[in-house]
Amino acid sequence: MNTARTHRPAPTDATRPAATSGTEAANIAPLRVRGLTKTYGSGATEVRAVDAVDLDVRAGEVLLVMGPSGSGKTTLLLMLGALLRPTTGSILVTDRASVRIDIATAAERALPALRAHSFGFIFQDYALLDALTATENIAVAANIAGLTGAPAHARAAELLERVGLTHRATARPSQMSGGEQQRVALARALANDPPVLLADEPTANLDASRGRDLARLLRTLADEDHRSVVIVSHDERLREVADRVLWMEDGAFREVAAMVIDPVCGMAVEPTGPSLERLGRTVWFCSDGCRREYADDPDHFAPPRPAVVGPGVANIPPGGII
Ligand SMILES: Nc1ncnc2c1ncn2[C@@H]1O[C@H](COP(=O)(O)OP(=O)(O)OP(=O)(O)O)[C@@H](O)[C@H]1O
Repeated sequence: MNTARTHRPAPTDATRPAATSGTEAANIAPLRVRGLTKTYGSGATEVRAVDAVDLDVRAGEVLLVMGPSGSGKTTLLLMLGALLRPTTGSILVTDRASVRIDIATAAERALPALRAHSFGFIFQDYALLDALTATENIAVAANIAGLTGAPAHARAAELLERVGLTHRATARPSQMSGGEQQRVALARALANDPPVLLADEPTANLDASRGRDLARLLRTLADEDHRSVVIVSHDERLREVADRVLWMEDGAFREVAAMVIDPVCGMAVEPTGPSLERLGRTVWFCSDGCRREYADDPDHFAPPRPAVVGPGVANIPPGGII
């Protein structure tokens, strides 16, 4: 059971306001989260999935949230997108007109419009409608955002071109590869021109090169449109495109300065679990499975390293962030 924990990380740069640049509007964090908590169940079955999280998401940044299974990542993402009510805390959303609203306390009837205008969602299973073509899938999302008829189809065509799929406009999802489907899903998520894109394991079903393509596309959308992209994932490839990587564990962001990388699966782990000695050093693993895999063929893996920032990751403040 996941319950309230004693560990309380020091405030990190996760909550530091966006750097000053450009117009005042550009300085307003599109998402500002304070004291966000979600508790499922009650009494003996209570699970505190997200525990007093503070977070500012900056305009134009790609923020990657990683962490072990069950650490609260999806719960956090669902709350950020107004798909799940928090137990306590606030989620201030600033739209493109600089109007700010707390979705944690907004009236239920206000939430559909908020979702339709402020967020684009991408899921690992694409969630496309197979009865519809690629164009129609995107046009439907445009309809929900208030665009109908020819303008909705024009928007769909423009977005398909953006994700490099003009030639698949009339294909149905079942006629497309996983990578193509995910790009259609991304185009659909952009139909309402949202300031914030929320992605839950967007590359989980994609092979290495398609996963990398999608990651680069997400980076481009942040750079060119000044859109914020929040990704929850286990996928190490996404680090390459992230401005910040936050580590979530037991519902809270953790300090990871003392953590090390499991050389088999690439996860950041505390140096307290399974380990073995190699060449005079202790190598740590997330599980006995990874330890066994390493022990069978240690030369196959990179040498052990601390959980520091990887190449290509910029603007990483010290502490709490890997
Ligand atoms: N609807 C629910 N009812 C009760 N408990 C839930 C519910 N959804 C999630 N939980 C619990 O909340 C905790 C966080 O779950 P969550 O799915 O947010 O984690 P996660 O980090 O996204 O996991 P994964 O990486 O496996 O997707 C887990 O202990 C999970 O069992």
